Amino acid sequence: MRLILPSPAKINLSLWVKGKRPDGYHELVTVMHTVNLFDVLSFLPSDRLVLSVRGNNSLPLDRSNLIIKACRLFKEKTGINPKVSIKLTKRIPVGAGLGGGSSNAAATLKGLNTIYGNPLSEEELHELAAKLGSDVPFFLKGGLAIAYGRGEKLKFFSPANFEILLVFPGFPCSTAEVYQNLPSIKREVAVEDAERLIISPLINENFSELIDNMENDLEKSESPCVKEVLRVKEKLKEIGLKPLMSGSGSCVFAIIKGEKPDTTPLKKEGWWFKFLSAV
Ligand SMILES: C[C@@](CO)(OP(=O)(O)O)[C@H](O)COP(=O)(O)OP(=O)(O)OC[C@H]1O[C@@H](n2ccc(N)nc2=O)[C@H](O)[C@@H]1O
Ligand SMILES: Nc1ncnc2c1ncn2[C@@H]1O[C@H](COP(=O)(O)OP(=O)(O)O)[C@@H](O)[C@H]1O
Repeated sequence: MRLILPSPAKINLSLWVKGKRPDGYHELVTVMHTVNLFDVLSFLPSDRLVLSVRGNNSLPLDRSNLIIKACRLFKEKTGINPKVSIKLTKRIPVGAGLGGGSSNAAATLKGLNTIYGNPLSEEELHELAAKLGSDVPFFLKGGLAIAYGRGEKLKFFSPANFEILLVFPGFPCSTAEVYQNLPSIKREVAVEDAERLIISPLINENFSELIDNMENDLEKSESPCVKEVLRVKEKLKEIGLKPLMSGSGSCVFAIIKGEKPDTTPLKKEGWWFKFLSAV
């Protein structure tokens, strides 16, 4: 029997860095929302584990692919050797701060658990997801959440309604490199602050207040990639938007209030862009 699962992208409505942890990760508070830009994973029974990808010919198909990593973790935990052919239709730009790989990993854990009769509890799925990456646990449920710790601790809220313009400038940013080039930042931000500054205006659709409160400390990274992303931000400001880098980049997005802006300057730059909705 074939199982087909959507694998959504996310944006970070804000990301604050509290400091560097002994384990080398950064302590952070961030607000994430999934948007209607999806990869699709299909699972078919097979005599062995096979991964194929459409829509992107540069993704690794070996154990460095987060889908394969998820399969290996599932096998280690359950003893079940996944005999499935997984077809990934890739639409989410890679290395774009949209969590595409993390989303695929979460969809794979959910897909395998469904196929093999739910051997793993929600807690066990979360435990495996947290090993695959800091924002993989969020994608087990998606929607709207405040993530904290290194990003694996979550407080979920009812999904909100808003539109964004998302711009991918055509180059990826490495999450590790962006963090490695981050100056020392010690923001005093707690989950409660994220609720007051972001969740509350979002739920009440006070978009002007929301936009004024949004910030992403990773924009302070000395990474050459982020310097390029800041140029993209300036171009969006020129068309009257108040943009923000998503996660570790390279995508930039802006909340759209009312009428859509003129996107001609973006076309002239040759950038990929889409008007999307929160899901
Ligand atoms: C499952 C893994 C790790 O065991 O595979 P392998 O090691 O087998 O390849 C994956 O790579 C999973 O690696 P991980 O590095 O945790 O992925 P992410 O959570 O996405 O973070 C990427 C990098 O960004 C930085 N990072 C990320 C989150 C955070 N709160 N602080 C950080 O400093 C770290 O340098 C981290 O290494
Ligand atoms: N299934 C996958 N989809 C996307 N990226 C993947 C996948 N498996 C491994 N990767 C690797 O994960 C890294 C980050 O991917 P992605 O999640 O798209 O970026 P970001 O973390 O910026 O949102 C890339 O180096 C990519 O090669």
